[in-house]
Amino acid sequence: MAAAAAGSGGANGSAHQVGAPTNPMATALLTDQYQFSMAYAYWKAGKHADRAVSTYYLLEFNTSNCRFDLYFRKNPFGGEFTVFAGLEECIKFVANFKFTEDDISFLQSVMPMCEDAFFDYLRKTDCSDVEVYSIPEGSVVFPKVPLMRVEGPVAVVQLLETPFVNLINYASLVTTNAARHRHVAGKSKVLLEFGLRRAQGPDGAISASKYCFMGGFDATSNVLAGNLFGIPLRGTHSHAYVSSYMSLDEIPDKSLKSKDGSRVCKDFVSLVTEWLQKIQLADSSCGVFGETNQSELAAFASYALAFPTNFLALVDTYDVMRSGIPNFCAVALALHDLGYKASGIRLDSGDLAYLSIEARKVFRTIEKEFNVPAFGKMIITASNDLNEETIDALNKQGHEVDAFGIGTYLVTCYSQAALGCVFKLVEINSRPRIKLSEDVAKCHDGFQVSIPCKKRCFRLYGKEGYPLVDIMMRESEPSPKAGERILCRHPFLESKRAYVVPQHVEELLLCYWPGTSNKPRVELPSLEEIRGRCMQQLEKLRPDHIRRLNPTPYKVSVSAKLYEFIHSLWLNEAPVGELQ
Ligand SMILES: Nc1ncnc2c1ncn2[C@@H]1O[C@H](COP(=O)(O)OP(=O)(O)OP(=O)(O)O)[C@@H](O)[C@H]1O
Ligand SMILES: O=P(O)(O)OC[C@H]1O[C@H](OP(=O)(O)OP(=O)(O)O)[C@H](O)[C@@H]1O
Ligand SMILES: O=C(O)c1cccnc1
Ligand SMILES: [Mg+2]
Repeated sequence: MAAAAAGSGGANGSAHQVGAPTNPMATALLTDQYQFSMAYAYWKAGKHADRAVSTYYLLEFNTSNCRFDLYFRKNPFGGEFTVFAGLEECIKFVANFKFTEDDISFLQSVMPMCEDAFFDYLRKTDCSDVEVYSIPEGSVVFPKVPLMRVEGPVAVVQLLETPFVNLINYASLVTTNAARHRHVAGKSKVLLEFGLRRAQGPDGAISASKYCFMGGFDATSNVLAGNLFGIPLRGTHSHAYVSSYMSLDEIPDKSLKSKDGSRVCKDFVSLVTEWLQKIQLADSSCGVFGETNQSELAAFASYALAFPTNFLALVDTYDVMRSGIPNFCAVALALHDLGYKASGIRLDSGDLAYLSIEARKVFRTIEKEFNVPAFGKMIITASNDLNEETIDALNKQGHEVDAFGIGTYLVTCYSQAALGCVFKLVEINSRPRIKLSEDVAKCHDGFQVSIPCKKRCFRLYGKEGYPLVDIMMRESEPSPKAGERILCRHPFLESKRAYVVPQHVEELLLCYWPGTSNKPRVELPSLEEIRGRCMQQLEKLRPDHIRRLNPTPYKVSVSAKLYEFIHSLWLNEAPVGELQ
């Protein structure tokens, strides 16, 4: 498989080996058929970029060198920010882009009308003369600003459209979803991604685990993701485990060594039942705790024997307050007698605000009543169809949850199915290209219009350290400078413009794959570093851009020169209507 071989990036890239894409299905055939149709048509017309032939072709090569921008038009989830993700996988894809003989045979079978020489051309094709410029992965990004610019022979870059958009779309969508969950949960809460069983297939699940970590989750339950990316693994147990027990007699070995190893408790189960009685008779319980479910108690005691240093119990299988909580406390107190400290509970149904508050009250009461330091700080994990809205509702009601385990809504991006990234030709043979909508009248706010030509993009920061505006400029223009006033114009609405004196200027598009150019290449950072960037960028963003209700749109602008240029090209390309 092509993905198995580490690739190199032409002259400058060869010094830097890049590994294979995470998913071995990310190969040169993972594209839409029309990309091959276009590649053939370019090739037939001599526009495909074969450098090694006659002067005619060299001349033609210039005409076939193109630039595409990858961008999106609207922030997802009704928000005003997006987190960019998927770059590393794109670079790995480019590094390993090559057709195998099997690929060629298949293409020949489905494109029998194509000349053999085209397939010889494909055999020699790789991405060594492609250049990829990108915003760093984990950056906060906004509509219309290119996330990536891909340059190179038009036939090859065209083949990259579908896989690039595929690798960026879901990655950015789910990273943004994770970042939104982090924002609503707050910094102090632990966020666990539990989505593997509900995700769209293995790739959806692995991608979700990787990108939710990037977007601010602390850990995943997905073991393969832990192995592939080094993401911390966390987990509890299920209702099946609890209901698999029927009585305390089922525990064969009841002995447990104390934490310091100095003594052995021969019958841990009896110690647990003694504690349960003490809890039931305690003054503070006022007779609240009656009979608990003994099979649940057996499951908890057995789990504690297996994990005495890390005891955690799912307490909602039978009845949280009447059974799960007293049973958990009895096991936790027995462990405490032996020098261990229980971890906490998981709630997976019912009113999570109410139950977490009630559970916390019991833990605090036990701390006082039995003089067990920190028992009140037991970790309460909540799960069950959680999403941004439910976490927000819990916050408003008040709750005592320390950790949220989130699956379905997070990984399926339930409230928005796709980000809608696009890959548009902005220049060919140094000639800028623009794409208008079918109905040009609908273009008034520029929603459907692509911003033509090779651009440089900058983020301008204000006095308070917040980013104020992103600006796109023509390549020939001087870069904006800190302390120098610059006019920022809305790309399409004439009246919207502002002068900005930036305190700091950040160039957005950096070279990640230099092709045959001599440009220095930015190394791919680690997942931890990307996660750190994402957290830091979100912290730097003005809070009103991130808030859930009616967030303020971030300004995306163009220079005065680019504004004039877009509009002259627009007038050039848009047909003049005729009134009859
Ligand atoms: N205090 C709360 N405020 C708002 N939403 C809550 C609160 N507590 C729980 N929820 C949410 O309400 C929903 C409860 O759903 P539902 O009633 O179907 O579940 P359940 O009966 O408690 O559990 P099960 O999954 O076993 O059916 C879940 O989406 C949960 O996240
Ligand atoms: O609710 P999610 O956000 O998708 O989080 C993952 C869910 O998966 C598990 O149980 P599962 O739903 O498989 O079964 P259960 O709810 O019936 O226990 C877990 O108990 C959570 O409820
Ligand atoms: O470890 C857990 O508690 C877990 C893992 C996956 C799904 N639901 C829960
Ligand atoms: Mg469930």
